[in-house]
Amino acid sequence: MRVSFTKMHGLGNDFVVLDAREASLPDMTGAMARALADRRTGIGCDQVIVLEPSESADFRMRIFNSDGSEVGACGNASRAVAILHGEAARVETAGGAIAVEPRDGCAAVDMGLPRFGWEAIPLAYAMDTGAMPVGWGELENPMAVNVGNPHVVFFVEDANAVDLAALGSGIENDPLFPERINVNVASLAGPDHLALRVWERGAGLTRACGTGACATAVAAIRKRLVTSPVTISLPGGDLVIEWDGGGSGDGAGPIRMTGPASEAFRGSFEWDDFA
Ligand SMILES: N[C@@H](CCC[C@H](N)C(=O)O)C(=O)O
Repeated sequence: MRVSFTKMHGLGNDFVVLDAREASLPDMTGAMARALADRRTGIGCDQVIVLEPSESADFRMRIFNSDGSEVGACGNASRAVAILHGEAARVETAGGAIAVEPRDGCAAVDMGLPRFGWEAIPLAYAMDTGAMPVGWGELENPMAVNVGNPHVVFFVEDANAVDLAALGSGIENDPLFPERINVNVASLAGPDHLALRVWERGAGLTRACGTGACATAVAAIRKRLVTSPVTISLPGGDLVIEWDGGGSGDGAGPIRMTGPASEAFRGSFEWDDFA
């Protein structure tokens, strides 16, 4: 069976998008996603995205990391899919419903409410997710936020000076995180401006992570380092995150992310070559 795909990216975080909303496809498996994401095969990406019909929203977006794990949220892919869809839509994801709206090469996404409880991250045992008494090498006392997927955020003097390639995998796979974790390292770059690098669960270092930007902005607002809106500068470019932290810092509303995404090329492949 020959299957068409669209290669897209958001700030250099790249996706193979398969559209099964009208013509159905065989079910995507972790092994198939891993094969499609493998850059040695000539396609390759950080995440494989499958669009399917939904009973509760305009369509459903399934997200597979390059290691084949299926996960709940992907901020950059949400903007890419908004641009591919071409109009405002409600999208069902495993991490909850989101609302996407394309705007001239950019897209705005309502990512839903952040969660801060240790069970919601999830962590293996109870602790204050606003000041976690744990550390790995030079990285200590992170905050944890679930924005449809789990994140820890470390605030450091200089995010670019941290050897995230060496530390990322150990933190991602630490038993403290029963579903593994996305690892964010951020530093203050100016008033309401943060620099961010991300080690993604199931994908490693990427040029940008939209949910990482959301989690980091929310953590920084909770910590009263910045106020909304916050510009997050990633290696691949900038995102703007808005969130009303409310008086308690526990959040009065959904996270809104705005930033660019674009189509790179279209192609097709033989399903059985990757299955
Ligand atoms: N690149 C994404 C996040 C993809 C999923 C993440 N690696 C996870 O395992 O939760 C983004 O832009 O948010």
